[in-house]
Amino acid sequence: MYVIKFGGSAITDKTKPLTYRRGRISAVAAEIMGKPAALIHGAGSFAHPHVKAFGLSPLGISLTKAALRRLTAYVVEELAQAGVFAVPVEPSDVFWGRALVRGEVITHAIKHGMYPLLHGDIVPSDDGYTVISGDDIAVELVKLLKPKAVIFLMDADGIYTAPPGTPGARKIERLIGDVDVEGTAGVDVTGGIRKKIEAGLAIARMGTPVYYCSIRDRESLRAILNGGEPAGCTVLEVPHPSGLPAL
Ligand SMILES: Nc1ncnc2c1ncn2[C@@H]1O[C@H](COP(=O)(O)OP(=O)(O)OP(=O)(O)O)[C@@H](O)[C@H]1O
Ligand SMILES: C=C(C)CCOP(=O)(O)O
Repeated sequence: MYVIKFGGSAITDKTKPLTYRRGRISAVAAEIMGKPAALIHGAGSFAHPHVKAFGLSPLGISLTKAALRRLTAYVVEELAQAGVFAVPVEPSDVFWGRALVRGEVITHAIKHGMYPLLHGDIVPSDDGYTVISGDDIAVELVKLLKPKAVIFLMDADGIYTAPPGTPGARKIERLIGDVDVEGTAGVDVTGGIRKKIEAGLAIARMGTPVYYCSIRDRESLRAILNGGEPAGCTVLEVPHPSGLPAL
């Protein structure tokens, strides 16, 4: 079992609202076909700009969720055309705040040979409604499914010391514990790369390997899904209390 997130930076252009990058998912779907996995897609330019503009007002919630449904439909259709049959699970139906409260909807889909597909969303909570990132959803899926690994597919091919492309930015091949970096691919209301590192740390502390890869790096995805080590990704390790790496 694997948990794979198609990041919003990978499947949308986060600098332009409502811009789906068709073809990104179909280029890697063959690697996923036949492997048990729970899938997540990021919200990208189908929700971050909406939340930024309208907040969690009734209008904002309605418009954001409508746009997310459109993105989910694109993802499900693209996966199906490539032979990966996903069943959308709307997080607002199975989460209360950060907590997954109806995990059986997800395990049911897996038992029936389908790929549950969740996404960053606006979900009910004690305070009314709250935004939950697909990165946080990955943490909850690890608790539920105890996967072999979690793979964050992004536009960038790993975690960099500064936004990729900026002078002096260097790719971190192995991330041991935390690192002080910030950044995003465009409009983002859930914390960008910082949130992704924090979610990864929470996952790695549960003993599950975490990989940050480019969605264009099919070979690395294949290596991970076949139990090997990817050549092109950032691997996150959490230091063991003994001082030695845990992985
Ligand atoms: N230090 C950094 N290391 C790696 N990527 C960075 C860094 N700073 C900025 N980025 C950008 O952030 C993107 C990933 O973060 P982002 O928050 O957009 O994640 P995502 O999961 O792809 O999107 P979403 O949150 O919409 O699902 C990368 O693809 C890259 O363009
Ligand atoms: C902006 C909303 C509603 C969800 C964000 O989810 P993410 O793109 O996975 O961080």
